[in-house]
Amino acid sequence: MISFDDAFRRQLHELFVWRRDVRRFRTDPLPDGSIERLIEIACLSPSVGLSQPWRFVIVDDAARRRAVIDDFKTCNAEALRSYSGERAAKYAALKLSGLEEAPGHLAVFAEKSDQIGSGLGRATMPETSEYSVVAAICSMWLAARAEGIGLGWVSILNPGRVRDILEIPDGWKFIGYLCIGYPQAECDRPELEQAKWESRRGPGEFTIRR
Ligand SMILES: Cc1cc2c(cc1C)N(C[C@H](O)[C@H](O)[C@H](O)COP(=O)(O)O)c1[nH]c(=O)[nH]c(=O)c1N2
Repeated sequence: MISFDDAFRRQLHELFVWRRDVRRFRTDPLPDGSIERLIEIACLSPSVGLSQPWRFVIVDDAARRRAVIDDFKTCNAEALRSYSGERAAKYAALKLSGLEEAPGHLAVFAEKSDQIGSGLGRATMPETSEYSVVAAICSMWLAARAEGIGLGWVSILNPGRVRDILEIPDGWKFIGYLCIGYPQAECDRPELEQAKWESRRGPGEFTIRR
């Protein structure tokens, strides 16, 4: 039986504290097989009915990467137009993706038509497929940080456009686009908090008892 000691638990807590959404990457490449190893860990995640609905697309092709970057720029400009005044100025100053610099691009999808798991747990909540994929991304996020690798989640994208760019099969729903690489800096506070966009709140604010 495997067990974990206090030193491990302390380190694990530090991992949670120091995991960051990274948008500022160094441009040096990751060692061969890094992304594949993160995918291997993601595949250990829980999934509804053991359906393993995660689907990963490693995006190496320069033209496809450029097209994703262009889509981000379009969507981000549109998002900026939804703010005004001081908020708009603040939004414009945020860096909301590391797509240009990150050596690794990984698109993640949920297979919605999968027969694996025979529908267990999904009858009343079909969205649990997507939840399973998000759980896998979170595992990957932490595992990457444990290796000193940064991961940044980009959702300021048009899902249909991403599917077209990557020629994605029918039935795969776009979940997120991940930038992967070595971070320029480490921090124990979210970048959006540092930028005074939003502040982190304590667990008491999210919890009620019945
Ligand atoms: C589903 C989803 C989607 C996005 C994000 C996260 C998640 C969970 N985040 C990252 C988000 O801003 C970040 O997690 C919070 O600000 C908290 O910071 P840390 O992750 O703790 O560093 C994110 N960040 C960003 O710069 N551009 C983006 O498009 C997105 N999209």
